[in-house]
Amino acid sequence: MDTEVRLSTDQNEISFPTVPTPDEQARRQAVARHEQLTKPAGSLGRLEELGVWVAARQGLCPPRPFARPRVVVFAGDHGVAGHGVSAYPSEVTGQMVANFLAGGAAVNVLATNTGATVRVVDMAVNADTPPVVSAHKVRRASGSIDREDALTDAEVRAAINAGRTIADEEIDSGADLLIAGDMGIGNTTPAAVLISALTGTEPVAVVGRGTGIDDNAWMRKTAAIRDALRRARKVLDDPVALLRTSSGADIAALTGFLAQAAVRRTPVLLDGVVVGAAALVAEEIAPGARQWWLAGHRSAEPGGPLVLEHLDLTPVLDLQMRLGEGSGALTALPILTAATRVLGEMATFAEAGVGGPTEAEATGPRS
Ligand SMILES: O=C(O)c1ccc[n+]([C@@H]2O[C@H](COP(=O)([O-])O)[C@@H](O)[C@H]2O)c1
Ligand SMILES: Cc1cc2nc[nH]c2cc1C
Repeated sequence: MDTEVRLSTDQNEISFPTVPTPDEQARRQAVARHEQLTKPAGSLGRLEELGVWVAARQGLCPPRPFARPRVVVFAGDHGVAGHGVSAYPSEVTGQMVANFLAGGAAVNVLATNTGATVRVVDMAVNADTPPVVSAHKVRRASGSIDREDALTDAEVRAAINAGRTIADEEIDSGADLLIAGDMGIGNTTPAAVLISALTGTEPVAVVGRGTGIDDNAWMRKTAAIRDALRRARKVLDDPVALLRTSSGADIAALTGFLAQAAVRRTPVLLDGVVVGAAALVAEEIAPGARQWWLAGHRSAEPGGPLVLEHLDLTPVLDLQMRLGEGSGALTALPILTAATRVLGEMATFAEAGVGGPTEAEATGPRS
């Protein structure tokens, strides 16, 4: 039975069906299987937990290595970037989209490294992009959130629904692990606003250096976040309105993508602070969606840890990365694959003829 969570009172409601829970039986079987594998109980540490996590999401024990991990990079420009909050000009967003398509960016290299493939989606790049990426574009650059809404009502709905459609397309094409990435000069400003608003954290504790801003830009960014927060706080109890006023088409699409992946029982590796901000809103729109997400890493941007704490997620890696594009998630993917293969392919004590634990060890540490 699907109980829909309805949002907004407007006519064209955005609503997601109830998020299913991961498979408890597969989780238990995976925990039990780990006890049978030829290693001291618990000796593979977090790797064991990760294997169990995959088994419960696949509903399968032993779990199978991901056959079609798919990265989707949501790109968009932000009006606020015109107010000195980034170390780079907005033109770089469109230029990086071309770089993604040419295969020269970090996301391309890291995806090749792990057997993942990359899709790029232009939601609001302030430049013309090829049809292969622009089919879902809702506008050129989202509004400057310190002084105006990021999007109109129709645009925010179109963006959320685009993210949702893209998740459906990828899952229907066989993706068994989704990786969310972002590209957009200025996008750590709306990310900070969403994180500040939804975690109740003061702007100064959320604002970070983004692409590497200096102290003057940091002060401008903090002021912009503070101004935007005044507008955001008025719609705090309406996630769609929050996205409309305080995000951008790229972040709104990410939100729909993350929520729909959970609805479709498809695991997601989260990336850094921008994907994390969208995840906060997605959890509001589709409660329980976070059960389908694994945090690939802890972003060096201060908002990163705030997101993880709020969603109760433990990152796989902490490499002080702050690139975006899905790079942190992709760096974590080989570890998730290793965890999956260990659980699936190691011999049991019985199969290998290796003696199991003594009675005392079997019952001691955990009882
Ligand atoms: O994902 C992260 O944790 C992250 C942290 C800092 C910067 N970024 C990337 O840098 C861009 C935004 O930085 P900024 O300074 O222009 O707001 C955007 O393209 C993001 O993907 C990403
Ligand atoms: C070059 C460049 C690449 C990026 N990738 C994600 N954000 C980025 C920001 C810049 C500036």
